[in-house]
Amino acid sequence: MLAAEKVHTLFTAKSPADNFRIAALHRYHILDTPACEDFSFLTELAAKICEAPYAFISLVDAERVWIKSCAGMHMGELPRGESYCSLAVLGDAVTEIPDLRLDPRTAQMRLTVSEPYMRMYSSVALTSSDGFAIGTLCVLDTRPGRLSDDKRAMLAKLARQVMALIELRANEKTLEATVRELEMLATTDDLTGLHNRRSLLHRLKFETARAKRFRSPLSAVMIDLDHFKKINDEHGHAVGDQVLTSLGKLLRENVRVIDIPGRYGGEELCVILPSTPLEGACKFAETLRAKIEAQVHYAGTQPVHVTASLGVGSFDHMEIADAESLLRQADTALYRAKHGGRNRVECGAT
Ligand SMILES: Nc1nc2c(ncn2[C@@H]2O[C@H](COP(=O)(O)OP(=O)(O)OP(=O)(O)O)[C@@H](O)[C@H]2O)c(=O)[nH]1
Repeated sequence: MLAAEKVHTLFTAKSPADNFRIAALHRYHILDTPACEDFSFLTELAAKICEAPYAFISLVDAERVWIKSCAGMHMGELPRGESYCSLAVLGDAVTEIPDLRLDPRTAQMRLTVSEPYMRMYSSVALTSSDGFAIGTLCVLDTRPGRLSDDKRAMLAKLARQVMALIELRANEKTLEATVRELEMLATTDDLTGLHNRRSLLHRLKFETARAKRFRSPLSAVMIDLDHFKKINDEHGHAVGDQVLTSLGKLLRENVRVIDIPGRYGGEELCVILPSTPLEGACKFAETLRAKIEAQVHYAGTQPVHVTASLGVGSFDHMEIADAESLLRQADTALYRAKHGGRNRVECGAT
């Protein structure tokens, strides 16, 4: 017996089983995705093999039936109560309604009583890996009738291909998200949320090559906290870590999107400033120094003040050298700042 010949009441209220089914559908993240040739191909193939003028891949959501792909007509979505597929996901894997006018559940539906006056509906459920019917591959005709056993068997095979494609797309999405997450973990310093040393040096190489190619200036600011050992010794390593975390936040909030803030090592941070000449980089460094000095940290309720010494290295487009010498220049300037009394900015090679 075909599913349509059993009595299924039309969807009216949300049942717990239907909620599980909807949750399974949502796990595929396929709703409202753009049109895709692979799905269109399978839909057109279904129409051709079944010799039906219309075919749909439809996904039955909570309130609507969203059409992933259609052949023979254009349709975006239908209210759930107006869709034959709403019935199909409640029934057996295969649903066939030979004359939609004669079935009380479909006789008054929009597509039955108005253009294109559908008469025959035959579908195979798209079943998720955990056994829920998330939608259908269906064919429709304006003439009443039934599919032959051969055609119905082919429709079932195509439905399995559609489901395999849905699974594949979902797996690709998961994989992309995992790769993004891994990239983030591999390039980010845990404590400060800044680029880690490896990522910073990698980006510096890239920015140096770009500065040479486009003859644009490039600067780097080295930042070293003053007497940081004392903070660790007096207040404990956890407070020291907290200071570094707040400093990371301060840096992230005070650089432009194209700047690259990173943790060079220990309590030494670095910001690469693309397209920035020495003068601009020194102004930036001075602003940063003042903000670091103004930031208050706490060891319990006790306020802790921290200062930093900063060294600026820079190339202009006339004398672009390599990444290492830019950092060396910034490091030499930082050394001068430390020896000049700390909590200060020193700029350039001399
Ligand atoms: N809490 C914490 N401390 C760190 C971390 N990395 C480096 N340090 C500490 O930073 C301190 C750096 O000490 P020093 O190199 O003597 O420099 P300083 O005390 O800042 O003195 P000056 O740089 O000369 O002003 C050491 O005590 C390191 O243990 C970290 O991730 N967390």
